[in-house]
Parts: sequence; C-alpha cells; structure tokens
Amino acid sequence: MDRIRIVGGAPLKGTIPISGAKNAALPLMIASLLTKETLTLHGMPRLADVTLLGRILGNHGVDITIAGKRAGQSTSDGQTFKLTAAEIVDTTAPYEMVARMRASFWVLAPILARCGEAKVSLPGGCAIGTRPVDLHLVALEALGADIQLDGGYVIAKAPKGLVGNRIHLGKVSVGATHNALMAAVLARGDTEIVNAAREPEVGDLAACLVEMGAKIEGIGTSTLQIQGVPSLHGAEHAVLPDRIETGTYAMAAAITGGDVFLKGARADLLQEALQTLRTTGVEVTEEEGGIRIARNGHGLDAVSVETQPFPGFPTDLQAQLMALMCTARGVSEVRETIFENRFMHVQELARLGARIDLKGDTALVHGVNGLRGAQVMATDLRASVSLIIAGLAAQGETLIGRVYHLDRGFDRLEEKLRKCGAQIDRLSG
Ligand SMILES: CC(=O)N[C@H]1[C@@H](OP(=O)(O)OP(=O)(O)OC[C@H]2O[C@@H](n3ccc(=O)[nH]c3=O)[C@H](O)[C@@H]2O)O[C@H](CO)[C@@H](O)[C@@H]1O
Ligand SMILES: C=C(OP(=O)(O)O)C(=O)O
Repeated sequence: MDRIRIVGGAPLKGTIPISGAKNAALPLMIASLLTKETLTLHGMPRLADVTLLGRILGNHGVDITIAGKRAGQSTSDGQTFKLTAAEIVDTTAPYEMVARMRASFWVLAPILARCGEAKVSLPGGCAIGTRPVDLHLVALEALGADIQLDGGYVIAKAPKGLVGNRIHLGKVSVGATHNALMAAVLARGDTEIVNAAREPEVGDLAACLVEMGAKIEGIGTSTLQIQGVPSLHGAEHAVLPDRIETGTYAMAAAITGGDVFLKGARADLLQEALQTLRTTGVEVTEEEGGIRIARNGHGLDAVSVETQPFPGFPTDLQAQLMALMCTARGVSEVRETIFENRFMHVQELARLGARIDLKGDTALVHGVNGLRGAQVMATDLRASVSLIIAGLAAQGETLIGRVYHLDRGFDRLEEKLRKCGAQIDRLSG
C-alpha cells in the first residue's frame, strides 16, 4: 500500500491551481442519467471517486468519453467528460460499487425518474458517522415513489411516473437535496423543496439542470421550486472550483508560514473559512483570478469554530483547521455539529505532538511550540489531508499510510505541493 513521506519545515511559496470540486463533479456526472442526450462537463478533477463513479455509471449504460488535452492546455485545466445515457440498460446499482462511495447512492432518483424503478444498495463513504438515508427516501416517497428495503438495497418504484409535491427535509442534507432535485425535475407538476441544502455544489447541480432544460427557481436559497418537464436535453457545463481543496491549501500555506496564490479559487464559496483564517492572523487577499494566502512572520492565534451547513464553517475543513490550530497560541475550541464521528484525526495528530482534548462533540486544541514528524495513518479523506498539513510543518520526517483516502478527493496533491517547495513524495508498495 502506498505511503506519503514528507520532510516538514519548508514554507510553501508559489501558485497552486484549484481543481474542479469533487462534490460537484459527482452529482453532475449522475445528472447525465436524466437525459438521452450528451452532457459535457469541463474542468473535471482527476480523482479516484470520479473514476469509480464513471465505472458505476458505465454499468447503467452511460457512455463516457474523456477528451484529451487540447493545445495550450495544462493538466491543471482539468478534463472534459462527455456522458451519454442514450439508454439505461441496468436499473440496479450493486453493493460492491455503492458501498465504496457515498455519492453513488444519488443514482437512485434519476434512474427512478427516467425508468420508473431503481434498485440501489445502501451507501458507504467516509466512516465519519452513521449517515442514514431516511431523508432521501422521505423525499422520493413524497413524489409518489413506493420504497421498500430488502437485503441492504433500496427498491424504489413509480411505474406511472413521479408527481410533484412539497418536500420538507427535516435536516439540512446535501445528498437528500441532490436526490430530491433530480427526481423533481422530471416529475409531473410542481415541487417545492423546503430546508434544501444551500451548499454551492447543490447550486452547481441546479444550474446544470437548468442548462439541460429543467425549470428551477430559488437556486442558492433553502427553498427550491421546481416545475417538472417531460424530458431534459444535453448541455455543456464547467464544474465549480473546489472550495474544500481551496481551504485545505490555504491552511497548508498558513501553517508553514508561506505565501501562496490559489489560482482559480473563488472566495465567495468559503467566506466563513477565510474569515476564520483572518482571525488566526493569516493574510487572506482576494485577487483577480484567485486568493492569496500569506503568513509572513506573524504567529497564529487560537480560534473557536463550530461546523455548520453552508454558509457556515464546513465540516469538510474541520480536520484541516484542527491541524492548523495545533501550533497556534492559546486554546482553540472546535465543535463538530454535522457528523458524530469526525474526530479520527485527533489521535493521529497526537502522534505528531499535538495536544488535543476531546469532550463529546468538541475538541480543545492546546497550541504547542512545534510538531515533530512521526508515522501516522489516514482514516478518511479530510482526516488524511489534515495529517499532510501537520506533516508540512513538523520537524523531520512524517510517513502517512493508507493514502488511498487522499486519492479519492485531492487531484495531484503531491505535485501541487512540491511545486511550492514542499518535500513530499509517494512511496509505492
Ligand atoms: C459527496 C458529498 O458531497 N459529500 C458531502 C455531503 O455528504 P452527504 O450528502 O452524505 O451529507 P449530508 O448533508 O446528507 O449529511 C448532513 C447530516 O444529515 C444527516 N442525514 C443525512 C441524510 C439523511 O437521509 N438523514 C440524515 O440524518 C447526516 O447523517 C449528517 O449528520 O455533504 C456533507 C455535509 O456537508 C459533506 O461532509 C460531504 O463531503
Ligand atoms: C465526506 C466526504 O466524502 P463522502 O461524502 O463521499 O464520504 C468528503 O468529501 O469530505
């Protein structure tokens, strides 16, 4: 199994291109199931999750071609995918595939909407909590689907088609909003989704659906109004830049006392996280075409943060912020309100010399003077990258195991960091 080796201490300096967002790219790929015509997606990130979802969609009959690099393009421009679901040949998404990736569960709504039936295994994904799917099912039932659970599969049927209705989501859920939206666009009549997730990736999916002919009002708000249409058509759409990758490299630049330009990053997608960084004493400047992060000689101050749905501080940046706070002056309080088991990085950061006390959903991070390299293990996607951040600042060598978690969500991570002066490489085997 591959490991990553970092020799810490070098301040990151240079430019890091921000890739297309994993959490937008995945639902956008799934949206291709809603039409017979071709959906073209630009700026697709090179990620293991994208490859795996491509295989899953292939099983359902989606034909995917990936355009080669055009003259003048570099690898940082992302890839162009053309997805065509002329015919859905299989309405079942098997356990072996869906258990490996949370987002693959979202094929449920489009297959049901287009074929009148779907059988999808209960999902897997990062082990960060129990992650039920009750809200997804309530949403589809509200649109008239008959839902049964059997042998670990959700079996959904709507032989006469889905019918628009009011869907009230009891809790803010990104995935349930994706599923509800993809079902509603092809339902007969009007649907209102109340308490919809406002995450930018939901907005990106909605914008793409509109480009495909869907009628959606209220994009970016917590109430989405959808007027169902009989069919959707092909479209061309560019994936949103990854706000979690942006925040991650911002924290990496900050912990090393570096100066980095995050090219293509959009500050409006992560204002709360950028404000938190400013509170710690990091210089954050919105510039033409990206964001500059610098910490030239200034120490880091402790902060208190609580994760919240967008526009609050994202749970997907909680582990990275905790890594940054390990060397801040004072005690930081980090409260996780979205997932009940998203503190797996705490014991690994401790191996690097961090002092963190866990009390229920809150971690108290007591800043230390410095971290020291050690052997650590990645446990989930964002926890893994928090160890990279800590390793970049730690004295000596850090060896990170189980890096396949990182490959799910970070496009060419070592290359991007190495170009900014980090000593980082991958040890195979
Ligand atoms: C691929 C993708 O985009 N993943 C993101 C997505 O995950 P995902 O869509 O799985 O997360 P949700 O927004 O659905 O989860 C939010 C909370 O709602 C709960 N819940 C969710 C559904 C449900 O039916 N019942 C229920 O109780 C969850 O357990 C969790 O406590 O949003 C999360 C919250 O921003 C991010 O951390 C993940 O990176
Ligand atoms: C939790 C994440 O992914 P998933 O929902 O696919 O497990 C994530 O992207 O941080």
